[in-house]
Amino acid sequence: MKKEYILSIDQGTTSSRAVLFNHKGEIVETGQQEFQQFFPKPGWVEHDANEIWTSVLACIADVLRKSEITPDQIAGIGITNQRETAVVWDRNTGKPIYRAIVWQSRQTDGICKELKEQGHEELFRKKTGLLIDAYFSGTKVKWILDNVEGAREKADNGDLMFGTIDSWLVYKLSGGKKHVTDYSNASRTLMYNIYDLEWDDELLEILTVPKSMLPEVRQSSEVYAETIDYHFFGHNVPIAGMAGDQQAALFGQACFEKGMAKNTYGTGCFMLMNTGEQGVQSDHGLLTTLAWGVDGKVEYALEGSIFVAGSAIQWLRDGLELLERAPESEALAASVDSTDGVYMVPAFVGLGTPYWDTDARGAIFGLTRGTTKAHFVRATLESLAYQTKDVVDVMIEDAGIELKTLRVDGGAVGNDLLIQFQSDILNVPVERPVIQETTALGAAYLAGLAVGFWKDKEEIAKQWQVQKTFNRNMAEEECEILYTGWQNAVASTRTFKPVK
Ligand SMILES: Nc1ncnc2c1ncn2[C@@H]1O[C@H](COP(=O)(O)OP(=O)(O)O)[C@@H](O)[C@H]1O
Ligand SMILES: O=P(O)(O)OC[C@H](O)CO
Repeated sequence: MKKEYILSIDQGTTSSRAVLFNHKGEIVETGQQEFQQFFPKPGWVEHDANEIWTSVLACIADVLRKSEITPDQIAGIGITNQRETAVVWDRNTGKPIYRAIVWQSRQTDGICKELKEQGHEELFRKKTGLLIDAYFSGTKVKWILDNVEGAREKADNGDLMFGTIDSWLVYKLSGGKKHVTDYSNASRTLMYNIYDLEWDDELLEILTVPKSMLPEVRQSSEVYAETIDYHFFGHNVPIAGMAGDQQAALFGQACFEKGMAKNTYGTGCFMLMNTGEQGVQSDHGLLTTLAWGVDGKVEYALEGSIFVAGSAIQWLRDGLELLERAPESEALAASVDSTDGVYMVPAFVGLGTPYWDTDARGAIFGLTRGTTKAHFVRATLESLAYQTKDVVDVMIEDAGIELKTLRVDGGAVGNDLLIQFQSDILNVPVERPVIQETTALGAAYLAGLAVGFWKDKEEIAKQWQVQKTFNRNMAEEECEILYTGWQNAVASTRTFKPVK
């Protein structure tokens, strides 16, 4: 049977997706399934790794059924995933010993404070390009080993395995045969030296994580394993691409040149700029991260991480019940000309780049008797754009590169009001591509390159097409006034200290 398709698995924070692409990089079919979010304590976020796995299988089955293709028409599978989320499972049974601790979860704040007090911050930064923060996997693994009964002993005996979601899925898809990850995911663990390209013994010792738990680190584009046939209706399909979702989106947006950047508006917002073969160190809380390893060469990116973006809209929907569906936010926000001075700072799990303030919590400012639901919703949408401006300003300074355009993607990017406001506030043309599933597309490209489905990056770059460009449509002075208000709101948010 002719191998006409690449299947991409995009395992996100709120849902899993499977997306089938053809040779033109067009979407042929998609399947999607949400799964349960656990919030066991304030600030904690967990997932059931088994439910993640079954949701992925359900999405694949859905895509195969709807597209009416057979698995032997799939040339390769690419996997992309919510990053940092940590799964620890038993080597003998293959079963997780605790729920997956999600990247957003703050349950290791205490461990991070201790590590900082012990003066380790600079060491971690120099070796991993990251900060000591509960966001990254390392302290999550330590927490599981310290808090799950019997875990430490099992780990010391070599009976436990750790993986980010990519590792977990390859392990499951390969029938427990492979324990691997790629450079981009390894670079988010706080345990991987991004310059020496190896797990770092010194950091592992500080985190008390045994090396035997860790996966083998491979390139982002190569054949790692084949699926076992009973998951794929009698076929073994090569798993040939793997990258963390934000790096995959950078690849899917064809940001292959130094200085090219994308911003993804999903649960959080993640802006990445390609810095080529050099890792750029930031003075303003940007992360230095591995973009990918392809053809034996690794490339780096600078990243600004915003923890709460689309999830603030979800909160309007589920927490406050102001909306029935997230896209309704656009019409509601457009029903007023402005927020009338209302600012919403969605610091629900602290603030990421550039503040890295773990204690900050969400706040709303400027309420008057005239404030309506529409102002509230608009202020929440605008907070995504303001947070992005906070990141862009420091990125331009640290990278020393002028941002010519910003390519955007992610679930919230269909919201024209948001993207127009983004361009207004940044004064940079914002480009929305035809294929907005760039995360899935990036993983498909990585897999397709490994199996010869696509020839090279040049062929891929030619497939990228803009659907709409947004240019500034607001007076400069007004933008400055609005942004100053935002900065004041963030400063006030950070001075509020709850009684513990
Ligand atoms: N039209 C919209 N306007 C604003 N936010 C939206 C819109 N559509 C979806 N969202 C938000 O986008 C997020 C989903 O994006 P997605 O990229 O699927 O997230 P993830 O990959 O993190 O699971 C949700 O948090 C949702 O609230
Ligand atoms: O699930 P997403 O798309 O919000 O991405 C989560 C990020 O990978 C966290 O670093």
